[in-house]
Amino acid sequence: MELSSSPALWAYGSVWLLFSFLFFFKYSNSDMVLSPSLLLYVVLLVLFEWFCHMYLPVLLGILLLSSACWYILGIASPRKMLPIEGKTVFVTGCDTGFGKATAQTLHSMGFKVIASVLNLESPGAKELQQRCLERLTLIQMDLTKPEDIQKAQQIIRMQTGDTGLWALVNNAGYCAHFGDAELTMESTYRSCMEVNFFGTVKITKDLLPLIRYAKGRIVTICSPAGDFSFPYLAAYGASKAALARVMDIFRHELGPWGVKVSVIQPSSYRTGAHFNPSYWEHQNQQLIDTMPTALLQEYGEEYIADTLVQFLEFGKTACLDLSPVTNSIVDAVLSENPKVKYYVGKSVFLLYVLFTYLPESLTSHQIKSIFLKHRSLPRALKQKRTSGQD
Ligand SMILES: NC(=O)C1=CN([C@@H]2O[C@H](COP(=O)(O)OP(=O)(O)OC[C@H]3O[C@@H](n4cnc5c(N)ncnc54)[C@H](O)[C@@H]3O)[C@@H](O)[C@H]2O)C=CC1
Ligand SMILES: C[C@]12CC(=O)[C@H]3[C@@H](CCC4=CC(=O)CC[C@@]43C)[C@@H]1CC[C@@H]2C(=O)CO
Repeated sequence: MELSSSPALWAYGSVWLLFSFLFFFKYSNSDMVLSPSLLLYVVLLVLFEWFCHMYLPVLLGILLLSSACWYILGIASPRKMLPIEGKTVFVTGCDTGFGKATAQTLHSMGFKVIASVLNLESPGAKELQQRCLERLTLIQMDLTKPEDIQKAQQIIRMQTGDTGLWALVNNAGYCAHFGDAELTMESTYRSCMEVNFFGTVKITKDLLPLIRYAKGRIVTICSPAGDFSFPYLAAYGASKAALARVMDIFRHELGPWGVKVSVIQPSSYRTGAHFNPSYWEHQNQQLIDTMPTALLQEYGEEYIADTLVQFLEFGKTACLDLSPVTNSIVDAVLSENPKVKYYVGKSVFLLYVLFTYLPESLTSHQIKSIFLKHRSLPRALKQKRTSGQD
């Protein structure tokens, strides 16, 4: 059979060529372990290719074979992990959410874990203390207080003087307000930057000598709100954008020291922050009590209340299972070749593809509809509409 006389042969051959290249690229990058299960997958892939080639239309066969190749390379191939013993990890913000789950997971894997909490008496801190006895140290640290950061650095230095700090997981963070940028108080912009940006950069810089000594890891939880203009999250998104930028620069600059830097970009998860109606209602009331009267007149309390109601509705769709995020953090801490960016959660990678390649006119509508399906209007706009001025 002439090769040129069979497009199917060229098509299947191209898929095999690409698969082989990617397979050996991952293996040569120590991004894959040649396990018996992986070799079994490859044998099954050969049989599957034969079936597709013999019994399926070319396009369908190529699509199915490419999907099988993607599955083997992207999901089935185990990543090469480093040994755990002797490694210490410092995780910030472990009272609740990703931080608490990550501290528990790393402890159960055998790491020595130093976990910071805002409040040593919080239920999460007490639970961690009870469940992780032998290799966990809890410290109280508020990222807005330099004295707390200094105290944390001293404790960590005492505990890791001979080995250095293997990994810093910058998890602590918060969103002070959900609402229009114009209605967001200046103090909110500052508090978000203080915690999510300045505090996180400071703890990172202060621990870098220990991390460079260990040729270790920096893992920082940012947010897609820092990469895309999510409405109603201006202060939070700006702080995460700044943080992600500095982490990317750290990654370039710390490479020669052997330090690897990863950023985790999770979608929406049901954590302490996300689904806490009383917290958000208090934030909203504080906003209404302090905003200029003229502004409150133009937007109206009903508009502000409606924003929160719909946000809390959105929060009910957040993912309950935090393991995709904790698994990504563990991979960034322990994989021989950690990823630069981990996009974690349903459709978050699709979000990045869409917002990177689609025109702004399409994506701006899409991003608005993520949060609020039936957006009400500020009072002044409603009045204009009803009186026909708009
Ligand atoms: N839950 C979600 O949907 C997403 C969360 N993230 C990020 O994940 C990280 C963890 O947040 P979650 O677990 O979701 O929320 P969470 O509210 O459950 O946990 C945040 C942690 O940060 C701590 N924290 C807050 N202010 C602090 C301060 N001034 N100093 C020290 N610690 C402080 C809190 O005590 C808490 O332990 C945050 O950086 C957040 O921005 C990013 C994307 C999505
Ligand atoms: C702000 C916060 C964390 C986030 O980043 C998410 C946000 C809910 C909407 C989102 C959907 C996504 O797909 C990306 C993440 C995010 C912007 C969350 C509401 C509360 C969370 C918080 O306060 C974190 O401290």
